[in-house]
Amino acid sequence: MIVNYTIKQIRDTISTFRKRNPEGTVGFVPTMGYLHEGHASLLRKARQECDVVVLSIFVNPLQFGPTEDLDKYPRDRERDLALAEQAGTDFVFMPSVEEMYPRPMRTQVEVSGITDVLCGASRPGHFAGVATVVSKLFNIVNPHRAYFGEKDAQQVAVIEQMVADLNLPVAIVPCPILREGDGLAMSSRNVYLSPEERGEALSLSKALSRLRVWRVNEELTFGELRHKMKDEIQKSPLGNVDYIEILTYPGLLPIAQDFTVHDADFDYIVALAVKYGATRLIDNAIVRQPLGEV
Ligand SMILES: Nc1ncnc2c1ncn2[C@@H]1O[C@H](COP(=O)(O)OP(=O)(O)OP(=O)(O)O)[C@@H](O)[C@H]1O
Ligand SMILES: CC(C)(CO)[C@@H](O)C(=O)[O-]
Ligand code: BAL
Repeated sequence: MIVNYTIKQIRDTISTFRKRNPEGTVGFVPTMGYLHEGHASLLRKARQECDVVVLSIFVNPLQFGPTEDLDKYPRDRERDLALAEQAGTDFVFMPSVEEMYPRPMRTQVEVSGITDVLCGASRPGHFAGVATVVSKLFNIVNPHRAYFGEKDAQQVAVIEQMVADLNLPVAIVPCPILREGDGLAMSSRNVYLSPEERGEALSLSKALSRLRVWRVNEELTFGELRHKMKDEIQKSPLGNVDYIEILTYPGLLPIAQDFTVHDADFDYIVALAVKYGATRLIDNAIVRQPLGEV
């Protein structure tokens, strides 16, 4: 595995690969590090589908709000490299902030509309920071395929929109959410949780798993479904709900509250963000038609 710290180095590494393998496909997994099995699942999928796998590890200041956890975001580069190698990574790009942003940025990529809701509403500027850094990373790595987790389902929708709008020559590959044995969605931020918070945080995945049962009720409306979600999550007293929303996916448009869930012939997302102390967790289920698989 080759580890590069500068844009020039990683460009040279990838261009050498391309010269030797003109038909070879480049798979790319962008991350902020502190890798877990969720990240490994993206790397393994890329390994199966591509000839070379590039991982980036960069905690991007542009996507953090002024009161968010940029400084204390967990970092463990040695462990990251070991996990990356095990998952079949070929090249790692690990730039410094100065390398990515040597001067004040006067350009940003903004996707409108779908960034006004969910995490975009709670974290103003977040998705402009994500779209901007992902554009830079795509320009540096020039991948054929890029892998993103559906735990950040709004991020997937934003990147897909950006790629389509700007005709970027990369295929976006959404990957399913990996969970701990008890259901908690894997996330680098789970390390912030106290044992009590960790226990209560299960309410997110529990509420989502009850969806299958609730949806069988032919009378249930989207408004009622949202209330059921809320009741389930509020059973955990330590949790502070940021949002519980049900929207079309990937368009992220509102659905009439009195519309019957059983009659939905469109894909939709049940998206949750709940704070436990200072730790904000997200989770979701995407219901795809016609089978309505969660
Ligand atoms: N549990 C998971 N299952 C599948 N993909 C995941 C999971 N967690 C993160 N990813 C994906 O890994 C990529 C990098 O995410 P990131 O480095 O922010 O990790 P994270 O665990 O989501 O961290 P955070 O705690 O910041 O949310 C993203 O595409 C993200 O959706
Ligand atoms: C895509 C990403 C690496 C951009 O910084 C980040 O938002 C993440 O880890 O999901
Ligand atoms: N996984 C999304 C990155 C963030 O929370 O900033």
